[in-house]
Amino acid sequence: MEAIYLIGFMGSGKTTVSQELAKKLEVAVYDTDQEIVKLAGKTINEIFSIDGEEKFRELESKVLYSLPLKDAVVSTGGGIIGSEKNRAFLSGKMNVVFLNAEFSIIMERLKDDDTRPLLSTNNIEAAETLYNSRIPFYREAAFIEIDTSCKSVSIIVNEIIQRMKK
Ligand SMILES: Nc1ncnc2c1ncn2[C@@H]1O[C@H](COP(=O)(O)OP(=O)(O)O)[C@@H](O)[C@H]1O
Ligand SMILES: O=C(O)C1=C[C@@H](OP(=O)(O)O)[C@@H](O)[C@H](O)C1
Repeated sequence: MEAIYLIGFMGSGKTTVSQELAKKLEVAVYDTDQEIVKLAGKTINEIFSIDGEEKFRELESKVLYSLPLKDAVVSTGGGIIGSEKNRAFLSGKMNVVFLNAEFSIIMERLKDDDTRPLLSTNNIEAAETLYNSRIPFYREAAFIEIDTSCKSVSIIVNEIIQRMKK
């Protein structure tokens, strides 16, 4: 099976859905953020604050291209579509799924989360601008788009499986 890539904004459910989807498909699951942490030996927050976002993006692309192309579900960081090279890598693939959730629902899901340096919940306007600026890029790279706003993880997993069969 070609690897399945989950893309979408922070809090759209990529990590959560990837784990259940991989279990159902009986394949491996990878999370680019977790692979970056392993590679760098630092947390995402530490990479951003010590090395800067540019270094983070270099590590992100390196990890993306290093992961298996088959029999895997890959949960990607929300900014992975920011680089043209990453978009080109993903756009050529059939199994790229854009998990889209309404901005207000994302902010509710992440209201107590401090692991995302780019999402300062005390600057909602900046976060929404970033969200809106990225939607076209997610759509450019994705083969399937699924709204995760008001659905359970299992419903989303089943919808991905059904949509990929078509
Ligand atoms: N379908 C869903 N419905 C409700 N909450 C969800 C759903 N998917 C994810 N969440 C919750 O939203 C938060 C962010 O989910 P996560 O999988 O980390 O998103 P991402 O990897 O896209 O940043 C977590 O607290 C998670 O439990
Ligand atoms: O949107 C982004 O630029 C980022 C999203 C994060 O991943 P999640 O989408 O899993 O939160 C993580 O890669 C980093 O904080 C940058």
